[in-house]
Amino acid sequence: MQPLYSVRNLYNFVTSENLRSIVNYCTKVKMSLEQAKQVAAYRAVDEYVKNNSIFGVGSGSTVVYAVQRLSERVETENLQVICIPSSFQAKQLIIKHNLVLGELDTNPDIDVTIDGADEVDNNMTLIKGGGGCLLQEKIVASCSKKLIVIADYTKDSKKLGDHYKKGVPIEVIPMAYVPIKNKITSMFGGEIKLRNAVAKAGPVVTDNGNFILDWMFSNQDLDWEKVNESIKMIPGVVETGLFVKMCEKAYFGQPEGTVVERSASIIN
Ligand SMILES: O=C(CO)[C@H](O)[C@H](O)COP(=O)(O)O
Repeated sequence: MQPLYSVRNLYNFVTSENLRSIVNYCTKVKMSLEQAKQVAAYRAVDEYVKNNSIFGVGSGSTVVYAVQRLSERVETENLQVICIPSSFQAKQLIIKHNLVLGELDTNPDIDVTIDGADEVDNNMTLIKGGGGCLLQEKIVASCSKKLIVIADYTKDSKKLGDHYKKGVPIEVIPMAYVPIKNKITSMFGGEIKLRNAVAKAGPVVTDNGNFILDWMFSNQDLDWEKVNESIKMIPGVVETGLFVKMCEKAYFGQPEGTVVERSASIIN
């Protein structure tokens, strides 16, 4: 008997007609995600970036739209803004758009940072670090009067783990990754994977020369502030991707082009 999902059956199913609809569907979803990222980013930059200010530039694909919008505004409104990068990627974006590149040595007090997130829960706790830049992102955010998140609708969750299934990224010193892994799972359960590189054999090495562990937690009702503190106490842990009580506002772009806002003041 032929198995139901044999290659031949699959081949018969994927006619050129329904292949076209599958491709069209995927393109539409991708476009609506990109549009959602863009509207959120544009709204945040328009509302928060002011003339003569210091601006923290987050990392990831949504931030690309924020930098794009800032460069349009710098050109049309002649804004004077110094940009502080939160990663190698952010630095390259600032340079590419001919914006003024600053650093924390000379500008340690940032007016506002706009950054992406992998997930935002009801209490405005964030998971960040899907792109591996969590350490510098947290440093830049911690030097900012305001941290504003820009994201598409898929990042908006009631509880951490509702949508984002890759877990909490944790940046660690390479020699300590195994003991850290064991300590976290024995304290809080779940499963931990060393993040592997895609176009290189072996692990991802961060902008700071460290490794990343992705912790797939099994309990969604943990006290994230305490979890963050406990994990940070483990020798060899450099930083976690849990951003607790740091974010003032989140903008979630919607598939039809509108933006949903959530503020920390409403929740806390
Ligand atoms: O924390 C990050 C990188 O370390 C990013 O901000 C986060 O992964 C969201 O990225 P994107 O905007 O591409 O969805």
